[in-house]
Amino acid sequence: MEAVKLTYPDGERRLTALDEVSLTVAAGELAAVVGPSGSGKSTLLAVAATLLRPDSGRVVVAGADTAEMSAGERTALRRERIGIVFQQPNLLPSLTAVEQLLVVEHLRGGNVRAARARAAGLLESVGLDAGRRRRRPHELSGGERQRVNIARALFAGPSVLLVDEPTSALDHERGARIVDLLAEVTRTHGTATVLVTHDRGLLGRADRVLSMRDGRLD
Ligand SMILES: Nc1ncnc2c1ncn2[C@@H]1O[C@H](COP(=O)(O)OP(=O)(O)OP(=O)(O)O)[C@@H](O)[C@H]1O
Repeated sequence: MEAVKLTYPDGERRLTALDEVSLTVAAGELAAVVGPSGSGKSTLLAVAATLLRPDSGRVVVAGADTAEMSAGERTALRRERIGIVFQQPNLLPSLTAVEQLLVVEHLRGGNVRAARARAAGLLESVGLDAGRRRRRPHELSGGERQRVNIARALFAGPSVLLVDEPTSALDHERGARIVDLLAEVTRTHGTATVLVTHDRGLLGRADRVLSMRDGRLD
């Protein structure tokens, strides 16, 4: 993104959440963004995910300028090219780990039966063996749920992976392993990954660390 400005209504005035923010992340690069609460990190991810439109500036995803797209084109872009991992996994309670991924295929109008082996392989690669893949979310640990969440975000083969505080529900050791996994999938899947985190102890795994303060990034 380039010179992105985003404001929210704030009484009579407007609050500047992103102030001329520019950020380019290469394929296969893990960029971490740190900053205090309210500095604009979640807003940055929402703009990158095309969920919020900036007041000014450009957001380019996989070479395409999102400003010129219709709402339908942006939805398709999100489904095909952008993987999003939120803080809470938001898994569907009644579905097994494999089925969480197959829902993505169903929503894309793909062949769910043919996708089953790929879903299993992806879950294996993030550390869930055959037994764990048949479990429902409440039968999995917090770390395993976050692994399923990451596999689901990768399932459509996105160019961009956006990750918001993935370790906040985990202890330090499990959190560190999740960040290791994010670094690994960034390499193997070649995603341009942006990781927002409060935990400075995890930043050693990032290729680049950026600080956000009062809507500014440096
Ligand atoms: N929907 C909204 N309407 C109005 N103001 C908002 C809205 N969302 C966020 N803000 C404000 O924009 C600023 C940036 O918020 P943002 O949530 O992006 O920060 P953050 O760094 O992600 O914080 P946290 O770490 O607490 O999630 C804050 O001042 C916040 O109060």
